[in-house]
Amino acid sequence: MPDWSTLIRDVPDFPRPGIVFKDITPVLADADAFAGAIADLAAPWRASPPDAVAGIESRGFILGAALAHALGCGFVPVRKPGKLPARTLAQDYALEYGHDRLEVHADALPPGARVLVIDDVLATGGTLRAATALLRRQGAQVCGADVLVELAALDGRSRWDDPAPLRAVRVL
Ligand SMILES: O=P(O)(O)OC[C@H]1O[C@H](OP(=O)(O)OP(=O)(O)O)[C@H](O)[C@@H]1O
Ligand SMILES: Nc1ncnc2[nH]cnc12
Repeated sequence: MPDWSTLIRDVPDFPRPGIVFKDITPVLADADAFAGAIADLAAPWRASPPDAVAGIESRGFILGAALAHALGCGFVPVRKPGKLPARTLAQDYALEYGHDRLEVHADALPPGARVLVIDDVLATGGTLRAATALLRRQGAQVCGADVLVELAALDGRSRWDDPAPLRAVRVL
């Protein structure tokens, strides 16, 4: 099977002029590529799976839910504002093209639960750092922060000051 990451495509000027957007939808649309990407995300966690995978809206939902299923653990959605129905905790953050806020249910996980945070892309790192901080405030123990793709040019790794280990399956 060809490397799934060759299917990631560049979309210039999205969502703003000057941004080259890394689009993973062709990976998701190809059964073998999608399975390969999930297998690569799952491999280091098979021996000692987390209690839950937390996926960041929106592409982190797709990868995170598939990963949770592969690892036999639960899934927790980390959502954009105003989407979760019960009581939430919130964390503001900056990203490559603006500002946003993430929310999680206050009772999403029991205290000390081991949670693995998942997203598709690490760019500046603001989104992933906000998610790990939020889950820690919620009471979980963040055992890792994994992404499918790290955009080296945006240098999110050099700003990674979170105690959780950061892992990227591919660096582009
Ligand atoms: O490392 P950062 O600079 O924080 O950027 C990475 C984030 O940006 C993208 O999401 P986006 O905010 O575009 O939201 P979406 O998934 O809802 O489209 C991507 O899916 C990551 O979540
Ligand atoms: N260039 C990019 N491509 C995909 N997702 C992103 N999130 C932030 N910057 C991004």
